[in-house]
Amino acid sequence: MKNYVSASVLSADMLELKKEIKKLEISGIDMLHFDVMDGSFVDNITFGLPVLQQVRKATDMKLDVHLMINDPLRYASAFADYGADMISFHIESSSDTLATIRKIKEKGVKASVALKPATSAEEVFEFLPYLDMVLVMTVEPGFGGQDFLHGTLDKISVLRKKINELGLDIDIEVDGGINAETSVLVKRAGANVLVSGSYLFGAADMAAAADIIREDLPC
Ligand SMILES: O=C(CO)[C@H](O)[C@H](O)COP(=O)(O)O
Ligand SMILES: [Fe+2]
Repeated sequence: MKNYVSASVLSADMLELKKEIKKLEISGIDMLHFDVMDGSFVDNITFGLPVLQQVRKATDMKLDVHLMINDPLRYASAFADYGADMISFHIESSSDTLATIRKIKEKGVKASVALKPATSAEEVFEFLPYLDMVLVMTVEPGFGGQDFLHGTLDKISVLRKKINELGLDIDIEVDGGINAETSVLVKRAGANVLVSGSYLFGAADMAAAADIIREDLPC
């Protein structure tokens, strides 16, 4: 499977967001990861629909929206209308997971279910035939710059095995604490979409840092 890097703008300079987006483009980043937090599902508040609308106008990059909010069914269509190319929502806060997936897909947007570190892979099995991607959180959602949780690696392997058994073509995205070292571990376990915030934005050479985490594993 092809690997992709999705840059989390949570680590960007918000007052220079347009310049930061240009830097992502020039650095050959595959997707822009947009973390929406509501101060209720997680203990942090970030940005929402009006900012997404501006970002949509500023770039043709794929916009990878990660909803860390309560009641995703209520807001999923709006995030699709405001320019998301793919939307991940948390199974832990979803009242009707299949209905939320359908709302996203009927807008022509890719649908993904996100799992907190304590949520097992099995929770998402019944939804796999309807999904384009599964997002495995490799830190507790809420903040950038946290340390990778190694206990999430088994979950990635279990999910990739199940996806292969079912003969499906589903990306596994990982989010939190991804860097040169942890990217090797998650790719080995079966992930192929790697979100990175602090590592990419903290790198002296963003393009080189992205190449490192995107790189295929030696056979
Ligand atoms: O969803 C998130 C936090 O809830 C962020 O996408 C994630 O933390 C990325 O930041 P970093 O690479 O610095 O860990
Ligand atoms: Fe995220």
